[in-house]
Formats: sequence, structure tokens, C-alpha cells
Amino acid sequence: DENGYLVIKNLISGEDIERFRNEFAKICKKEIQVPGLIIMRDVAIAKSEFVPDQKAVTKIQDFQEDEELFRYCTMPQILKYVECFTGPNIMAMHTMLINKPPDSGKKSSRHPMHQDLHYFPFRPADLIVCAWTAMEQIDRSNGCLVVLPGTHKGSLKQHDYPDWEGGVNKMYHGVRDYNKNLPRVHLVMEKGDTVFFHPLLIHGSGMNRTQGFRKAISCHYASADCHYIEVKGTSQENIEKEVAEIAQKKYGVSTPITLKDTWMIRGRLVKGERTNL
Ligand SMILES: CC(C)CC(=O)SCCNC(=O)CCNC(=O)[C@H](O)C(C)(C)COP(=O)(O)OP(=O)(O)OC[C@H]1O[C@@H](n2cnc3c(N)ncnc32)[C@H](O)[C@@H]1OP(=O)(O)O
Ligand SMILES: Nc1ncnc2c1ncn2[C@@H]1O[C@H](COP(=O)(O)OP(=O)(O)OP(=O)(O)O)[C@@H](O)[C@H]1O
Ligand SMILES: O=C(O)CCC(=O)C(=O)O
Ligand SMILES: [Fe+2]
Ligand SMILES: [Mg+2]
Repeated sequence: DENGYLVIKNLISGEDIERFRNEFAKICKKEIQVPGLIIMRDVAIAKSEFVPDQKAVTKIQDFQEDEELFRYCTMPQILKYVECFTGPNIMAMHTMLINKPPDSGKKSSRHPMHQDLHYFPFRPADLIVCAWTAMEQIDRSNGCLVVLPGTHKGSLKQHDYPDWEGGVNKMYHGVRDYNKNLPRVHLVMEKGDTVFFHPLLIHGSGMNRTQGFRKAISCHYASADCHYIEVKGTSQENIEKEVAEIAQKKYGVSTPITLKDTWMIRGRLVKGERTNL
């Protein structure tokens, strides 16, 4: 209620994390193909030659069709907390395994300060929550999450690309202006620790100054009772346009796609009944 986030220590076992790591490695080596999966490379290496290795991958998104990784989204010890926010009808809306690469020197491994709700055309915000689990020790050296406690009580802000000299990853929009004097909290987390946070909480992550690939796995949940909203004429219009362009290519369709369509396709029920979303 006060901070907009909650860290639970040691929620996911080392054994499970090892299984997620192995599955991720297989995906990077193209040993398995997952329908609908997006493999994203860091903007600093996006135009370089293809290497079949996790060294080329910044994150994978939309792993809902991968049985092994999707296990993360259904874990009872996570859903126990999620249900407190969403109620009994729970949808896994967005899945990611983030593999923050050693920074290339361009600082593009940073994730600008943002609110996840910018990407979501469904409401109410209070029925949405993210679970994010550290797959190893994560601190300021390899780019931990940075949060502005209490900012979830504010409204959704205008997001745009930050004007970073070294380039910005596709769709890494940041809050255009937020109060720079607000206290920042660096979430230092150990392997298996999990943070649950509100979709309006302003957060980002620092650059990775180590030689390792900093790994975290996450899922955004929403109550199936949420409803979709029309984002035309709102601050979210810019992200709808970008997402729709990519989705049209990805799904190979010529008819216009809305932000709502892209979320209806990805969402999966994990508990209860799929009422609205
Ligand atoms: C709450 C949650 C939603 C918050 C977030 O997750 S915020 C970040 C969300 N980010 C995304 O959703 C990005 C998803 N990524 C993607 O869709 C893909 O990785 C793409 C950026 C479209 C690239 O995929 P794909 O087309 O398969 O890759 P290609 O290697 O063929 O490159 C096509 C053109 O895209 C460029 N590109 C690739 N990766 C990046 C990048 N990281 N940043 C900026 N540009 C990039 C690449 O250089 C190429 O450009 P051209 O040669 O066509 O000019
Ligand atoms: N110019 C900027 N505009 C917007 N956001 C920024 C800017 N510089 C950094 N950030 C964001 O602030 C957060 C922290 O960034 P930074 O790279 O300084 O890491 P840090 O964890 O604070 O490390 P350090 O120990 O160096 O302070 C990240 O989310 C980052 O993306
Ligand atoms: O760096 C991270 O792991 C967090 C990324 C993030 O906040 C996001 O993708 O929405
Ligand atoms: Fe985020
Ligand atoms: Mg800093």
C-alpha cells in the first residue's frame, strides 16, 4: 500500500531456477522453437552477425507456449501473493526472461525509468501485479531494479524514448518527467528472491558493469475481470503504434492490429475463470 512493491526472500528454489536457465539456453541455441516467442538482442549488437548463443540475447518475451518456462507463472508460492492483488481469476498477461548483457560501453544495457502500465490497455491498475525473480545475486554492479517508492499512488505519465547518446533498445520508453528528487531504492536481491510490484510504480534498471549476463524471470498478472480500454487519444497511443507495427509483421497479417489484440492473444489463464481479458 505504501511503497508499491514487496520483496519476498528465497521464494523460488535453486533447482527451479536451474531448470529455467537450461530451458533459456536451449532456446538461445535454437534447439527448441517456441511459437509466439520474441527474442530480443541488445541494440548495440542488433546489427551484428547472428551467434547461436545467449551472449546475443538481451531478453525473451512471450514464453507462454513454453511449458517449462511457463511453470514459473503457475507456481503456487507466487500465485499465493498474486491472488491478494488480483482476486481468484488470474491471467498471466506478459512473460519475460531478461538476460541483461555486459554493457557494450554505450550504456544501452540500462532500462529507463518507466511504469509498466504504459504497455497495458487494461484496467483497473490495482488488479495488475508483476512478479520478478532474481535468477542470481543482483546488485548495482550488474544492474538491479531501481524503484521510486510510493510512485504507484500517482497517475500514468507520458512515456517516450530517452535521449541517450549510445542508443536505446526498441520500445524501452521512459517517463518523460518525474521528480528527480524522490528517493531511489536499489533492490539488491539474491537468487530466488521475488519482488511483486504495482504497474504504476516508477522503476528501471542500471547498466551491467560485470562480464556476466544478469538474469531475471518475470510475469505480469492481471485479474481476468479487468476490462480493455481504448488508448487512442491517450499517452499510450505511441506504444500502440509501435507494437501494432511489430505485431503485424510477427503474425503476418495485413489488417490493422490494436494493442488490445496483442494482449488477448498472449494472455493465459492460470487460475479461476477467464471472464473478460
Ligand atoms: C511491461 C513490459 C511490456 C515492459 C517492457 O518489456 S519494455 C520493452 C519491450 N520491448 C519490446 O517489446 C521489444 C520487443 N522486441 C522485438 O519486438 C524485437 O526484438 C525487434 C526489436 C522487433 C527485433 O526483432 P527482429 O525483427 O526479429 O530482429 P532483426 O534482427 O531482424 O531486426 C530487425 C530490425 O530491428 C532492429 N533491432 C533489432 N533489435 C533491436 C533493438 N533491441 N533495439 C532497436 N532496434 C533493434 C535491427 O537493427 C533491424 O533494423 P533494420 O536493419 O531493419 O534497420
Ligand atoms: N539520463 C537518464 N534518464 C533517465 N533515466 C536514467 C538516466 N540515467 C540513468 N537512468 C535510469 O536510472 C536508473 C539507474 O541508473 P544507473 O545506470 O545510474 O544505475 P545505478 O543502479 O544507479 O548505478 P550507480 O551505482 O552507477 O548509480 C536506471 O533505471 C537507468 O536506466
Ligand atoms: O531490467 C529488468 O529486469 C527490468 C525490466 C523491466 O522493468 C521491464 O521489462 O519492464
Ligand atoms: Fe518494467
Ligand atoms: Mg546511478
